Amino acid sequence: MSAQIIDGKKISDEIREEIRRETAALKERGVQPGLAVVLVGEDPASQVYVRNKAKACEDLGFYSEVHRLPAETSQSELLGMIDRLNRQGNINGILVQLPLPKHIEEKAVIDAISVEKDVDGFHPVSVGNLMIGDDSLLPCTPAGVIELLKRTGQSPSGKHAVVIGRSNIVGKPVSMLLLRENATVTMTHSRTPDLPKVARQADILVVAVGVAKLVKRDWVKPGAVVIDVGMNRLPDGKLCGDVDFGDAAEAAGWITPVPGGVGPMTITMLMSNTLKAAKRANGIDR
Ligand SMILES: Nc1nc2c(c(=O)[nH]1)N[C@@H](CN(C=O)c1ccc(C(=O)N[C@@H](CCC(=O)O)C(=O)O)cc1)CN2
Repeated sequence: MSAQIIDGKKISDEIREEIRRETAALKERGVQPGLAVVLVGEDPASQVYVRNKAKACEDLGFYSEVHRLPAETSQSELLGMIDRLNRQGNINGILVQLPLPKHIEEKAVIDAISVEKDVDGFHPVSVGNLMIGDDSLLPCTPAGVIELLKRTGQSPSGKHAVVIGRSNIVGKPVSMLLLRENATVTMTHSRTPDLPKVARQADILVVAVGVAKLVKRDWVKPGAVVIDVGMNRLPDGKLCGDVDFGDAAEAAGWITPVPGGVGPMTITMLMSNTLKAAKRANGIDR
């Protein structure tokens, strides 16, 4: 293997230390960031993520509330809870853990969260702000990808970035963020002809398609930065990304592992957004 590994856990720990320090200073001014996390149902992976979010809040000195609702909760009950949290003064960020049970319309729930408290960056106004370059709360995983690049000294500016995948949660927003960082961006998807050939043109290759080990060594330009946003559970229970790590690392200059790459950044960027929302709510600039 020739590639250098981008250690998402280490970078995430560094950012958390910065947030911890800033939170302590904020508390001396009487401001404590507050996050509400809402979980509907008993999805085992979601339960772990929600627990980790509450732990991160405790560790950084945030106030937090976790609302665990039964799977049968109706959409109007959930919207009622969001309405209460929107009006709650000690809550700066509201996160509804996804996926939601099938009988609840995800869009209606996201739309109901007040934009100022939209720490997931999924609200249509936050998405619009991202498009026009306004300073809104950014979606956590895409923001984490940009932080990983910057903090490893791999600035996107002037580079050709190829994004594989066009989801609303990762592919589209990460493309906009790379563009904002002055990369030339190519967005690709399942109907792109000769995907390996397009991927091979990338200085920065971001993969978020949900297909285990799709990207092989011959998809990667020698020396390129490969960012794997995929998280796939194999039949043996192990996690793997959308990139065949061992193979692609033979060609890449830098590469993120799964686990331990982009994943740890998601919750850290959520904490960063909550801190930012708390400062804004209290008229404190970053
Ligand atoms: N409202 C939201 N729901 C969901 C989001 C989100 O950003 N907002 N993202 C995912 C789940 N998620 C956070 O909620 C999340 C996923 C993965 C990780 C992570 O740290 N992954 C580790 C591996 C963890 C493991 O071993 O299972 C890694 O990749 O190293 C954190 C958060 C869907 N829902």
